[in-house]
Amino acid sequence: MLESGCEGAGELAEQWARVRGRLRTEVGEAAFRSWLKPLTLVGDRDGVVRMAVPTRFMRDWVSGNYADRIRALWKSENPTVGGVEIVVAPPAQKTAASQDAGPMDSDQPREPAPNGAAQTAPAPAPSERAHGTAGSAANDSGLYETPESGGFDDISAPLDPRFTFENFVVGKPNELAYAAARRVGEADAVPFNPLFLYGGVGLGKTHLMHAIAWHIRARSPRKKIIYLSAEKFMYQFVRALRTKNTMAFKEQFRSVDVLMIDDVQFIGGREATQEEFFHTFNALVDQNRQVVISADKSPSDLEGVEERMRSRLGWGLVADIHPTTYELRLSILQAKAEEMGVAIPAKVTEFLAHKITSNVRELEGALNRIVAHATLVGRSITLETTQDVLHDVLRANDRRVTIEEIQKKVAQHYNVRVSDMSSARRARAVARPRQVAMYLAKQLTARSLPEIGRKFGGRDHTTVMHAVRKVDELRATDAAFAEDVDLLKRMLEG
Ligand SMILES: Nc1ncnc2c1ncn2[C@@H]1O[C@H](COP(=O)(O)OP(=O)(O)OP(=O)(O)O)[C@@H](O)[C@H]1O
Repeated sequence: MLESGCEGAGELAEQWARVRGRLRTEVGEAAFRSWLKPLTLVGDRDGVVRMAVPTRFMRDWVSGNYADRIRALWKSENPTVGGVEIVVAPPAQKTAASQDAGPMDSDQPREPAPNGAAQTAPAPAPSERAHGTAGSAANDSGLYETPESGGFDDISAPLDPRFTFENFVVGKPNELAYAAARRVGEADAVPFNPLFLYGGVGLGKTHLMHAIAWHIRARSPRKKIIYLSAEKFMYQFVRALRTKNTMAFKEQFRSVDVLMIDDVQFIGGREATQEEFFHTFNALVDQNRQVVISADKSPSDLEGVEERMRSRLGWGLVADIHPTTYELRLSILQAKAEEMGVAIPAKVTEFLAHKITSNVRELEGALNRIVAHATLVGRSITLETTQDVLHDVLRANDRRVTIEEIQKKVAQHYNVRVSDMSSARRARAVARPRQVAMYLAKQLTARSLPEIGRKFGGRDHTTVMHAVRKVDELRATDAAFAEDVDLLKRMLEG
């Protein structure tokens, strides 16, 4: 219930909704969201309208910068209003008063702090403030930040519910990054700061960051976590500069328990943002708050990033995610197929794991496509339909291995000279490895038969065709030979 003197509560709330609307138009969306959106109506008494904000810092700012305007707007709505008072209400109380939508978004007036003692409540310290119950309530809905945080909800990106530790398939290429991420998610004290995850596109950096956040959220729902891309960080900063709200910006970032910045390579070359990022980073690390960073390169290789920043980024634990191996790709496919509840023949998963070597995102995309296709046309998944549906992706992935690499690997394996791949020698000891290399060139690259022939000492395309047939025949009749060739193939595919 609103503490209401001269006005009915409903009427006051309606007036407040109009005041808010006009404030929003006057100050602009950015400033409104940062400063005025968190304001909630408590009530009025003796001609003074009382509104609450969640922190003392915010109260000072709003009182110093907007009080006159707020008073004037109130007066124009209701001439009996003689003044306004901005008070601090701790987040829990404010939640009761406002939940996530401000009165403007609602037809109903909201409950004030239960004991009506909002104005006497001390302003909590930044980290305490971060721990309000409103935070947990908001985060239960899957959104990442809290309505009481004065713009946090605007800053942190939502988390993908699929990106958990349980859904992350661990293999040699990512085991260090996974172990480090788990440690950060599970540890009570900050284990290393920052955790710097790096690796190529689509290899699971974002997945691991979200998994850390989910895990911390589950263990300590009151912790304030911000996850966002470096680009969004820059955008927020530039916006804060433009609207002269850098204080709010700093306050928001420096009061978190865990800060996660994805794709930090994009921060390179932008000095003012880098500077701000550096200060934010230092402030958090100094306060022993966990920082997690991801990038496509190691700290020392980040281009356009100042030396002091690069060195600081490498102070904690630097964990890289390597390109996937065949085994990891196969496990990921099997796990995803199971998750989707579809039966996929082993032949198909093996084929995909062999062929789609670029990254996990593409692998997932390929799987989704074949499953969608099979569902649509109502037929089961076979190797043929897979090849058909994915011909474009498969071709793009084929270009990874060069014929030269194949020749080198095969020569090494059979202990012959690389030059024998192009020589005219016909002895079985060199002719067979040459045929295997031709076969693999056909399998692993997008080169045509004549092109392959040319690379093998200018041989005719029929010779290559013969080699491919011969190797196929031998594979079918000689298990040891087949195993040999498969091993080579796997090694070449990385
Ligand atoms: N080991 C893994 N197990 C399960 N899924 C994975 C694994 N690695 C990556 N993925 C999946 O692959 C997709 C791409 O991963 P993610 O977005 O985390 O990549 P990234 O490294 O952040 O890429 P970018 O550099 O483009 O941001 C996601 O759907 C993710 O769930």
